[in-house]
Amino acid sequence: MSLPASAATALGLDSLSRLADRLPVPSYDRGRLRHGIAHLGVGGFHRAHQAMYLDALMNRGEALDWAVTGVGLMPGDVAMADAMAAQDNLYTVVVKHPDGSREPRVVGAMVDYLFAPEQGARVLDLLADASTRIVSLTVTEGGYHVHQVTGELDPDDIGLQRDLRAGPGELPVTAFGYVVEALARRRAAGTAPFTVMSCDNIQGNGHVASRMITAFARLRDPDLADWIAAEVRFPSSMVDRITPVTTDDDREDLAARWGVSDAWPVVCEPFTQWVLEDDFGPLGRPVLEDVGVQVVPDVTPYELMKLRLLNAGHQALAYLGALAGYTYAHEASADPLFERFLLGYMEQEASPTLAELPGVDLDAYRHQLVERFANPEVRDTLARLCAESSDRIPKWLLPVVRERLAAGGEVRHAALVVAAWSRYAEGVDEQGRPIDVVDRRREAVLARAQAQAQDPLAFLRDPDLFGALADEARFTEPYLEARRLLHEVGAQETLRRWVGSLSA
Ligand SMILES: NC(=O)c1ccc[n+]([C@@H]2O[C@H](COP(=O)([O-])OP(=O)(O)OC[C@H]3O[C@@H](n4cnc5c(N)ncnc54)[C@H](O)[C@@H]3O)[C@@H](O)[C@H]2O)c1
Ligand SMILES: O=P(O)(O)OC[C@@H](O)[C@@H](O)[C@H](O)[C@H](O)CO
Repeated sequence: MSLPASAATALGLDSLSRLADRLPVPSYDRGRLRHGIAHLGVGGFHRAHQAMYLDALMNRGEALDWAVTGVGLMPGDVAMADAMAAQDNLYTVVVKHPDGSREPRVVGAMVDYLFAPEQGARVLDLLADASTRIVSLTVTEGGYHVHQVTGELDPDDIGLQRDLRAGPGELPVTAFGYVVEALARRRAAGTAPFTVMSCDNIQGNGHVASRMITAFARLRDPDLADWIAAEVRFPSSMVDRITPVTTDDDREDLAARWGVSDAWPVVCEPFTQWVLEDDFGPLGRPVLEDVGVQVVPDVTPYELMKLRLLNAGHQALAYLGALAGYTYAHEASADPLFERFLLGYMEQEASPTLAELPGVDLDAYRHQLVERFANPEVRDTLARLCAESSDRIPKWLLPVVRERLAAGGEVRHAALVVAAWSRYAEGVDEQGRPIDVVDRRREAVLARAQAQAQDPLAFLRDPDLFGALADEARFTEPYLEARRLLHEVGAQETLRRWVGSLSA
């Protein structure tokens, strides 16, 4: 079937039975769903991952009282609010297989969506209500307000300062502001606390959420902080599914192939994994293991494996790939030079820092990652992977560098990755075209990248990002060599020489 987009059926409760002839739709009665989870930061990933697992449970007749209410905190989330309101919070997930086949499915696990900048009072009422048993988060790395150097709560964070100064009746602006105010109300009312479940790509995401939220609460009220520390559970999790930004092509493809008009479908790769720490509060959790979630006592080794291989691996592709003129992750991954470099980083530098995991074949995992990155259908952009590097490189790649240096190991791959970031941050590509550097520390990053013309180590001399790495000759030597080559011969040739010298 191929339809013009205008002939497609608008997604919504009224059209579900008609759409059922074309693609799987929820088999459960959505009228029976009951709110149980408030999710803050409903982007592509939550909808392709956590909500998809819950939908799978609901399709088995389970977890009907664990439906999600989405919450958008940022002004830009108004677009998601509008899209979800127009289609009864239903949306389509399209799994894209590397052979070009696609598996669409309508997901119905979200029952409501609240846009906090306009509906903040309702958000607080909901979070404070006993029906909210889990508050889950995908608010990006930046949403945890961690100071890059101290690793503690950033006391100068503007949003947090604003929430601390909020007068009676004023609504919070940050996720932490909402969570802590809601917990304060629950404590005052004698309502058991919800569990806070972080699903962001942060090492020890539950522990980080716990430390930061408790520290923020302490600035407000030390007794409340003590209560949170004692009563609230913060399970950590390793979450994995490559979910690119939805494009108009994705919307049109859905309309043309399946006749579904969806304002905001989500597309993703077939692979999905969720390893979750079994550390929930008195209000319980859905039986996620029934749909393939690995519920374990300690997720640390799984998280390290994923963040240091997959996410740092993405960084190894991103800047070099963008400088070499590629647009998509799969284009760079399909280039044999990039593949060798990626595998080299994973095998020689990241993997020696990882613990053995029973039942996990690291070599197979690495090769599977290369295959996943090379899926040509997913069309994940290098621009998505190049964004917010200040949050990503220090959290995923630099821990590998530090551990390798401490163990007397080589860090030449990682040095080239950081050199490529510093070259990318100069803001002009190899053809002289401007690069749009997306980073919440953009001004500082650009300034240091440009200062390298005078001081070749200027980029590394940002202690907030790199600590004392500029004083570590075993890192700076390959870094400077990589920078010189990137300028003299460009990314592709640098990579060719690097890969050659590494295997020589
Ligand atoms: N996309 C993926 O492949 C993927 C895979 C695994 C994990 N994740 C995790 O999920 C996060 C979100 O990814 P996504 O693809 O859904 O992104 P997205 O851009 O589609 O959505 C991000 C959501 O987070 C909100 N947000 C951003 N900064 C915030 C802040 N400071 N406070 C509160 N809300 C904030 C946005 O408003 C939006 O609702 C990632 O940062 C990562 O930690 C993503
Ligand atoms: O989403 P971020 O910013 O944490 O990281 C960018 C990508 O590396 C990431 O989204 C991966 O695609 C994802 O972690 C795969 O599970």
